[in-house]
Amino acid sequence: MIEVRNVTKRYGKFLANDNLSFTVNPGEISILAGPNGAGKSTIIKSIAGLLRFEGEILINGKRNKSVEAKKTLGYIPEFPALYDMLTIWEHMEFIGRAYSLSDWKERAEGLFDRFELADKKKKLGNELSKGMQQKVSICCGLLPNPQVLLFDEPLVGLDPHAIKELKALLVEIKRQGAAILLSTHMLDSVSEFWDSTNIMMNGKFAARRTREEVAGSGEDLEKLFFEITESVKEKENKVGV
Ligand SMILES: Nc1ncnc2c1ncn2[C@@H]1O[C@H](COP(=O)(O)OP(=O)(O)OP(=O)(O)O)[C@@H](O)[C@H]1O
Repeated sequence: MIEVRNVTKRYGKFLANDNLSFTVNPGEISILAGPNGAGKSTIIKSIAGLLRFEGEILINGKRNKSVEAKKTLGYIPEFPALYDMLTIWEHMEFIGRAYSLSDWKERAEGLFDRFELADKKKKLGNELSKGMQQKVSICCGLLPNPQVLLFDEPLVGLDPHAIKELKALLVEIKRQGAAILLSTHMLDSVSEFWDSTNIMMNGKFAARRTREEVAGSGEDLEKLFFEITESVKEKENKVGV
């Protein structure tokens, strides 16, 4: 479970996240949508424990920067950052040992098969294409089977097979009870499995919908995105922001 309470993040004087509060429950896939620069990566990085912020973030009831929280948290960043001197199989071994996983080899083999990386085990990260690096980054995040998962734009750059596998994996992980927060611009790609969506604008939430609300009103996520973002922009133009 992710609990974000009154989180504000400034870069210098610039307000990137403005008093955000929200929860992602076990078994929920929550989407963060919003235009470029809205503040999606910033809140994800804050939850991952990579930024200083005002407010409080709890992971399964523990402060997000505590070791207990970090043990249950998986973070797949927007841009893959692999270790230059490790092969991609050594990345799996490193994480397996760091998390003291007894079954890391079987899990890593399974993930590599699903993401078509099995014949690349001996390659170094910088010998791989951007999409392949993204797949390794996803495998790194998923290997410890975390109860809380943060995905920053995970679908960008993946080929159709990898997108299909990742979507299937997300649903499997959700069914196992994980809380998943995923930022994306590809709203049609998440339409089958999202549970809640927050639309961000200028560091704030401009709208929040659950799947039930959207189904009941006949709204569609993409249409809603344009309605919300265009109306906020219109208001800003009127007041000359
Ligand atoms: N390290 C930083 N220093 C200063 N400003 C930053 C920094 N990182 C992000 N920002 C600013 O904070 C705002 C929010 O950025 P963020 O990366 O969170 O947006 P985003 O919604 O993830 O955008 P995108 O959809 O383009 O990935 C932007 O205006 C960005 O320029």
